[in-house]
Amino acid sequence: MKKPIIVQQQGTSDCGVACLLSILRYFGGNNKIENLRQLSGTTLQGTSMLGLKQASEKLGMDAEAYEIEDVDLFKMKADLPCIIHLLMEGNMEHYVICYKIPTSKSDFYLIGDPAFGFREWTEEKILSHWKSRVVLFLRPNKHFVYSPQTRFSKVILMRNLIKNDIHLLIIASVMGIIIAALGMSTAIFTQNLLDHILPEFQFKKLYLGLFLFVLIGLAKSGIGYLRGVFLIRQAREFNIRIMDDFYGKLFQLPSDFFISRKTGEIITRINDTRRIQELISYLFGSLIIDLLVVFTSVIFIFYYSSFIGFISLFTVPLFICLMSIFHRQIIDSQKEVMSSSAMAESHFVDVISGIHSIKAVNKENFFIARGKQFYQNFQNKVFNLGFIANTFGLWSEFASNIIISIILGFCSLAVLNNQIKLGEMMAIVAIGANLINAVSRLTNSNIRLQEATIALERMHEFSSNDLMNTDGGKSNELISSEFKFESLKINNLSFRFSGRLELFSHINLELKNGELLIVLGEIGSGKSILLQILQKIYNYDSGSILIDNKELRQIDSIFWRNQIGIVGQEIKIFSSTIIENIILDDVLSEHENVIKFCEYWGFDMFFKKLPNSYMTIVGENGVQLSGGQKQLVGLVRALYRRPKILLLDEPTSSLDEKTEKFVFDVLGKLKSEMAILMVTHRGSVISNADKIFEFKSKTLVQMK
Ligand SMILES: Nc1ncnc2c1ncn2[C@@H]1O[C@H](COP(=O)(O)OP(=O)(O)OP(=O)(O)O)[C@@H](O)[C@H]1O
Repeated sequence: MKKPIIVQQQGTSDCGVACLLSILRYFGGNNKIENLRQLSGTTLQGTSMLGLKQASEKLGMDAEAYEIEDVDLFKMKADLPCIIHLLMEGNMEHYVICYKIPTSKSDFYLIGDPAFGFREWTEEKILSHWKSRVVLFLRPNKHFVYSPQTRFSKVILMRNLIKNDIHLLIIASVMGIIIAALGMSTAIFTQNLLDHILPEFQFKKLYLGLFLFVLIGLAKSGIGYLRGVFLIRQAREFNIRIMDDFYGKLFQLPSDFFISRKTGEIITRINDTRRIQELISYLFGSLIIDLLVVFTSVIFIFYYSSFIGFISLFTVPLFICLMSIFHRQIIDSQKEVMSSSAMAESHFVDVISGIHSIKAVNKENFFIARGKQFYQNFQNKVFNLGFIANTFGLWSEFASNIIISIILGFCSLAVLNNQIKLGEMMAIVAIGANLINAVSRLTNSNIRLQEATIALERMHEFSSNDLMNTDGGKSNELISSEFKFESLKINNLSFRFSGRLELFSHINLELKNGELLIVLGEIGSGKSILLQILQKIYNYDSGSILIDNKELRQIDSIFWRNQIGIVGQEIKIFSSTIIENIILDDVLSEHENVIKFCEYWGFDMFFKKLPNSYMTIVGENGVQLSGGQKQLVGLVRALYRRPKILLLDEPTSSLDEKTEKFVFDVLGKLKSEMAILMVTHRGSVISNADKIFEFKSKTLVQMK
């Protein structure tokens, strides 16, 4: 058997794709979590087995999904590794990889769990969770792409992240080393004081020693202060730089990244930058100092007594042993805290943004209770972690006390036997205590490293350029100034969300410049998705969309989005003025143009009524605007850009009849310079259309 691999999941909905990536790597391939999410149609709720199967097939693997009836037969015939679908506590769906099947009664299943790493499970344990008995067998076929893993890519990423700060970090580290070396001075001075200066009444040496001691103390404090300044400066510069980079990249991610992620998870990623910075400060700060303290302490203790030196060396394996006992529990518990905190955060964001709907039906109590559940769950996990950490702390304390007592005991015997002096004993005990503390901190650093590795892993995904702008578009054959839109043709277009059944198939339509085309259809028939495909939010499976005979896939996304105007079902209003909400910018020189535009087309009468006219600040999500006013802002936002193609999704659903008529009058006048594609339920508006299509049985039928 090759070496089993398990990739850690990055969020609660990633377990399926993390399993898939692990298997890809196991067979010698590679990919990225974000790509796999797209290929498998992973949503906020996770991935379906069908989605995993379809993604595996696209990646050059033969994928067979079964529902196992006879577990003994599965044990005999299973083609490993395979992905199995579990139901965990609280009916949470989860995917794991089965790498090994037990060969005897006392043997275990080897399970690769993307949430917790490798586990050995008994048959009873696995069957208690494997309720669906669904399994996915995967084997690479001739289309499988073998690609070596770039093992050092994270190191390279880390190097790139810190390369601008390296001088600050080196200075801080050197200062740390000096501080650690000077730290030994207290023990050495005490030893000399007790063994030589005081018994021999050497007043001169006493004054000189005290003077040097004060001087060293001052130097230590001064260097410590400067080192602190260097480290906080590095932290500020690093955080600003990494945040700039990260925030910029976040905006370049494809839209479906945001559709398939919980807000809490995205915010957690923003917080990851802080974790990485803390790791860097730790690596160049405490870690180097602790290593040096261990090294110099051992040398000093050996200098005084090699026997006690050997005893103190025993600290290292003892703490490693202790840590290895608690390590897994602490890491697991930490992950549970992180995931429950993300869940609670997502819940609060969700509930607060929907507070009006909750109040409207007096359901506050239900949501308060649910919020409490999430928060209690989070706090329970924090408690568990605290409990484990506390128990670990207790054992560490015991271990430290035992070692220091042993050192003290042997030192006392050595003093009684005249092998060492009293001052030397004091020095050994003081240095020994420092050594124990440093070893304890070093063994703990593993946990910190683990946490930062996950953060680095996530950032690594972000920093890969091939994710960026995967909304599509390669060459930009259409040049903006020359682009005179003539027609949009949809030929035999089919679409399905990965892991779902086909939403529509073989649809055809043609929209020409100067036309208003209306698409009707039942709820959920795919009208909005069709508009989103035209915006290049989703890629289509088969068929073609031709813009003046050029395939939409081949048209650069940024160029394309400059040509289209969109009014979605929900209009996002930002907490700013009406004008800024129209231009989505703060260019002052544009203000006059917007006002002129609104006056010319008659929108002026709606915005003039607001308390501060166009400069009215509309509050978060436009709370100070009515639904109809928000729709008008959305419409002006789209029209002001003078698009060549206007895509409207129920644009008049919140408007009264009079305003709706006004809007259609404006569209009627603007139509000569653009093409309009509108999806709607409202039969009242179809008289304005040049062409009408309707979704029927997953296809489009032309009605006019
Ligand atoms: N990101 C997604 N992942 C999976 N399925 C989705 C996703 N977004 C939408 N769907 C599904 O696609 C189908 C079509 O959705 P769409 O929004 O296009 O419907 P619609 O025709 O515009 O309906 P309505 O008239 O209610 O607006 C729905 O069944 C919906 O559940």
